[in-house]
Amino acid sequence: MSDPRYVAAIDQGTTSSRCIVFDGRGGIVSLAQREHRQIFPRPGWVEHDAAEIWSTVEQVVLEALEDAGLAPGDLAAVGITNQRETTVVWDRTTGRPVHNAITWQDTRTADLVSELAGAEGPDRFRDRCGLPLATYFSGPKLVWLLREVPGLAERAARGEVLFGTVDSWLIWNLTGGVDGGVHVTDVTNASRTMLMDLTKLQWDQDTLDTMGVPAAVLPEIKPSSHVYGTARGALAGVPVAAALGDQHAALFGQTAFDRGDVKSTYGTGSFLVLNTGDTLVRSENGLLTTVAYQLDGVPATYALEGSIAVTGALVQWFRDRLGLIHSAAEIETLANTVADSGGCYIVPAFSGLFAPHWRGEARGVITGLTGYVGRGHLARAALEATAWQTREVVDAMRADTGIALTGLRVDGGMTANNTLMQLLADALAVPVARPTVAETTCLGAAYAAGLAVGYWPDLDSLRGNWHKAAEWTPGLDADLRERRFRKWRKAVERSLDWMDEDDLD
Ligand SMILES: Nc1ncnc2c1ncn2[C@@H]1O[C@H](COP(=O)(O)OP(=O)(O)O)[C@@H](O)[C@H]1O
Ligand SMILES: O=P(O)(O)OC[C@H](O)CO
Repeated sequence: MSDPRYVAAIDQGTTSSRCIVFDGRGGIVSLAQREHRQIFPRPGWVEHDAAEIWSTVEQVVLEALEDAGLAPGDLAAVGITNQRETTVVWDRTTGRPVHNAITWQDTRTADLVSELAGAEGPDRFRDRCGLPLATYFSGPKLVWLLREVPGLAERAARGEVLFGTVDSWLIWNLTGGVDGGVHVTDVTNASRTMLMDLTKLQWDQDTLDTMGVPAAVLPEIKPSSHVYGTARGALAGVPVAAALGDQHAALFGQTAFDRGDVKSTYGTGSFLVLNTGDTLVRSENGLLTTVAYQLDGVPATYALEGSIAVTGALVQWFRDRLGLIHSAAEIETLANTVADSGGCYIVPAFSGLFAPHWRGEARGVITGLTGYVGRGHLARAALEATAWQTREVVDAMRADTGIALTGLRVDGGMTANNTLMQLLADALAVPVARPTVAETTCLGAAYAAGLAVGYWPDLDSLRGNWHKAAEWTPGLDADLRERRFRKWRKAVERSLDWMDEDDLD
């Protein structure tokens, strides 16, 4: 048989699962995608069915291979990338999840994180794990399950159930499930649990003890580019050779390998990640310290991240909850019926506010309403919300590192929206560039998998694959930009302190 000619990546995102097959130059050979359900059992709760997620992954893998007329033997490796923090606990004997997955957007752990913060406050664990206490992270979600699902804590202590973020769940299933599945995670996903020591890259026993998490449920932490095992089923025989959280994979796919490189991904939420090399930068301005990636056998590369909870999700809300548009793309047409937002600002604090505020009690507001404001203004305000939230994070990055942005590499589903890209360039006052392969998340996972098996020799062999497809240059008058940004910050003030004792029920 000839050498395998391709590498595959599976991207299990918040709204859909994708499988993409790439060639040696990072070009897309085939792509399959399937959406899965968003389950909203109560205000602030957002769940996924992990079994449905696995089933969509199995389907897209088959479809991607079939579309390209490929067999598993044509693949040198498969890499996994995933929505992060979303928490799955499953029975190791039956392979069935014990509860719906609690997603990263879910706010049910609000009281729990306050309890854990105690007198020391939300930065109690930050020195160890790089993160503030917030509903976002997976460790407290696991603690919630251990406390709330009857009998689970006892079963966990006996080692009968397994915890994992979506990478672990997929790798376990891909490598055989109940029949010898490998229970691992990678350093990037582990760095979002609050349970890992960022320096040692191992579970932190003190934190486990404080939170009441038995080590028996945890996966083994491995590098991001590493052969974890061999796939069974549709990918039989293919090395499972990478796992990275999707934002880390996007950084990798953008070939942002050097200290100071930055990318921003626009999907359900938006995530700006700055490569800080081998330096752990401790943020004083509301950013997260995280692992960028770790190649096999070498020390980790670190990053600073500004996580924004709601950007594309606001567009979905316009479509699915308000019915103001029929497709996500239609928000651009609607926004372009007007020249500006008519003084209206939308702060989409559906899950509280993430970076740089970390205010779990905030809730969404629409401000500046007058009788003049119509659907077009609301659509424009929704897109501007993404631009202004990015601006807040960029300002925080400059305050933390002294690095002033000179340009921004973007990717993700929302970057199809040219109006948004222009608003972004205007809000940041720097050029915004989109690469030819906008599927950088999958591409990054494919790169990491290919590197692990020697399909690509080194990072330098990947840099030449990045090509600019489009660029937007800033055009907004500086005074107008700053006036609008001040107004945005005033709108943010209006969203704070919303949840209080009157919401107890
Ligand atoms: N043309 C568009 N304009 C604005 N938002 C869009 C557009 N196309 C997709 N989106 C938004 O982008 C998100 C999907 O992007 P994707 O990168 O697939 O997200 P995820 O990885 O979070 O599932 C959805 O929230 C959707 O509302
Ligand atoms: O699946 P996405 O693209 O919405 O990304 C989700 C993030 O990983 C959450 O931290």
